[in-house]
Amino acid sequence: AVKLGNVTILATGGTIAGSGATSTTTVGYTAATVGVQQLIAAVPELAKVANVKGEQVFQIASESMTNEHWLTLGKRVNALLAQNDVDGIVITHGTDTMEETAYFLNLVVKSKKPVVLVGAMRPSTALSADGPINLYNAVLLAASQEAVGKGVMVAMADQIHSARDVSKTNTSTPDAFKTSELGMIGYIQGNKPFFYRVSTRKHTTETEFDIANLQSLPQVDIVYGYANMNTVALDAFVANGAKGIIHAGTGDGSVAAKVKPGLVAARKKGTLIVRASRVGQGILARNGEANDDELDFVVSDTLNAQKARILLMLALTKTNDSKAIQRMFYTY
Ligand SMILES: NC(=O)C[C@H](N)C(=O)O
Repeated sequence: AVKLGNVTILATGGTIAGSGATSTTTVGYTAATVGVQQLIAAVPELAKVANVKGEQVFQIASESMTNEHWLTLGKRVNALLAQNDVDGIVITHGTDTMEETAYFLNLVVKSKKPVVLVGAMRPSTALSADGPINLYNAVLLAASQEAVGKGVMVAMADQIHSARDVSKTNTSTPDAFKTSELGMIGYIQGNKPFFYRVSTRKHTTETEFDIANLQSLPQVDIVYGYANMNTVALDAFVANGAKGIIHAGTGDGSVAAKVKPGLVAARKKGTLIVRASRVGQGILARNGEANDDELDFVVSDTLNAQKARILLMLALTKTNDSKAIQRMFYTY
């Protein structure tokens, strides 16, 4: 008989644990109502691919995820993976901020063992609920040798995505998760993972970040760019004590003439400024739409604004030096 791996499922809530009034309720349902033991019981097939244990870490919709939740989750993941009797971890999670939690863990997990985030676009009570098959795939992936050393992954709709590059790209369809241009890293088919590529960026055991002694993360906020942009949000975030601002600019991170003086003033006062883009694909060119060398701004490379926020928070736990932080944006 094949020896099965030991996988711990850390449940945090989301639609995968959601329930609706009827079997055709796919919007207007309640997230985070079903407990982890019930999620496991709904998929008896899990026992064929791993020895599964469940732990309820939170029970929330993922739009309410906070930095504090991330620190708690990251510490729990590291503690479990340090145990010899844990081979991999699956985190059930709401899909709205799944890409953020995945990228945070990709930067702070201190193990090569697989960590897989999974969710559902349809509540557990729906016709063709996607939660059970997604959970099954995530558990078999977390128990597999092939997944070791691949960094934190997202398993949705029979696809494997790397945490750094995946995004939720649809409000409601089951195929919402995509790694649009850089490409997903594999498939799960016929009870097996198949990998085709990996990211060249450093992750997990290769990063310089350590959350073991952190109780909080620095305040970093996102300012969204648009025509006729108002300066009020930026000014309010800075007045509120933001240590960093992600400017999710138009196009290649361009900054409206009206907004630029506020960013420059904030930087002079010590706030780190990262130029990112609202576009969703492509490299944010350094010294392109702004003279970053002269203004002492950082660029996000290919990270979207919500992921740039996570890297900047962790970077600020190590340094305030913009050059060192720019290096991190080209490394992770
Ligand atoms: N599909 C979902 O999981 C959406 C839900 N609002 C959540 O992120 O928790």
